[in-house]
Amino acid sequence: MKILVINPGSTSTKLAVYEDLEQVWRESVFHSAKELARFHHINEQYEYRRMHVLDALQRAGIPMAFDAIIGRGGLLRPTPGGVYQINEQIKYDLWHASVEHASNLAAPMADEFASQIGCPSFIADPVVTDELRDVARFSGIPEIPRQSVFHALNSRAVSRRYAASIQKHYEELDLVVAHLGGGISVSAHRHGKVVDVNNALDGEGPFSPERAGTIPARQLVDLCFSGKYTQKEIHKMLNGRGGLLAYLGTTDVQTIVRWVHAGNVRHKQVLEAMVYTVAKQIGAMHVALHGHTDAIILTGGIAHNAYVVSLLREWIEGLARIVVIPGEDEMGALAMNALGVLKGELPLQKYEAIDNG
Ligand SMILES: Nc1ncnc2c1ncn2[C@@H]1O[C@H](COP(=O)(O)OP(=O)(O)O)[C@@H](O)[C@H]1O
Ligand SMILES: CCCC(=O)OP(=O)(O)O
Repeated sequence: MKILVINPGSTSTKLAVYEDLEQVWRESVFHSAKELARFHHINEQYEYRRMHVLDALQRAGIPMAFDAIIGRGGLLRPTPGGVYQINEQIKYDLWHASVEHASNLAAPMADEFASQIGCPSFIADPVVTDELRDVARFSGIPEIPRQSVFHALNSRAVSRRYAASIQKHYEELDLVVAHLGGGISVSAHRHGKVVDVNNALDGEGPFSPERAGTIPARQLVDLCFSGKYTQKEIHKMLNGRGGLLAYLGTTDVQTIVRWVHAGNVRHKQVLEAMVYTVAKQIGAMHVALHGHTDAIILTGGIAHNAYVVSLLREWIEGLARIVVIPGEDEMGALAMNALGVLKGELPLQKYEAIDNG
């Protein structure tokens, strides 16, 4: 079976072709901040990214002929994990999503290509995968229920990989997964369900290379009403221009670590502060598993960095076994999900909103 995988991220569009589970082609098209600056809304990037996908396939000499096309699921309404056939409701909800993220473009694009060639199109484990315990939904303000928005695909993929490495099923284990990328999410996996997680796009939990974490709420409200900033500017402070970028002017942890090793005190202070917020969130998720965690998995691009991992270990050593699975395997996880459905080994979920109010 031949499968095309489309994964638009904030700074890149990742593409891959699989023959069954073997990756036969992969390309990551980088989009610089300068290039993207001309777009005022994520939907305006649709045509631009679509052309990049077609161009990359053409340059590689890959014909548009697939058994299925699967994209990363974006900011739909809250929904359980699994594989979904893309339908009109999914496309409508992504196109009208109140939160902008490049992953919102994957399903409309996958479906457009699929309908041209007459194959099915899917998404799997969208970022809004919602399996929160009811007790985790309360924020303290009834109008503001907590929401599950995180790196569902990779967090689950590395969990399954770890489980397989110890000859267990994912559903048998209790795991804390810290995905450390441009955004950071720390999720609590209780026997295969993500029962709690910080909302990685919405100013909750650790701060990250480009996002603010939990903010002192009163000060944020005062800032909103100060007249100094527009609503869009405040949103950007939380997501896009927050975190390391706001403090140090870069999202690149590798560069920051080089500055630290060169003796820069400010870079060291801010990096340690970010790590501290991640460690606290890991502690919180350990409690969400009743203090019984089989393993803490560190994943995402930043987990490549031995120095950052060592800083984190200093806080969390002793809580549970620490397993480092750097990078991400979102493309492989998407291909595996599409293949599972094509072979009838995985069920197709029905897209319905969960009423979590
Ligand atoms: N090999 C590496 N070593 C250290 N840090 C890395 C490495 N690769 C990526 N990073 C850092 O990881 C962050 C991006 O993580 P990544 O998971 O690639 O991001 P995204 O969330 O955009 O997919 C950046 O701060 C980058 O500097
Ligand atoms: C939490 C939604 C997914 C997300 O943040 O992805 P990136 O870190 O890749 O932007």
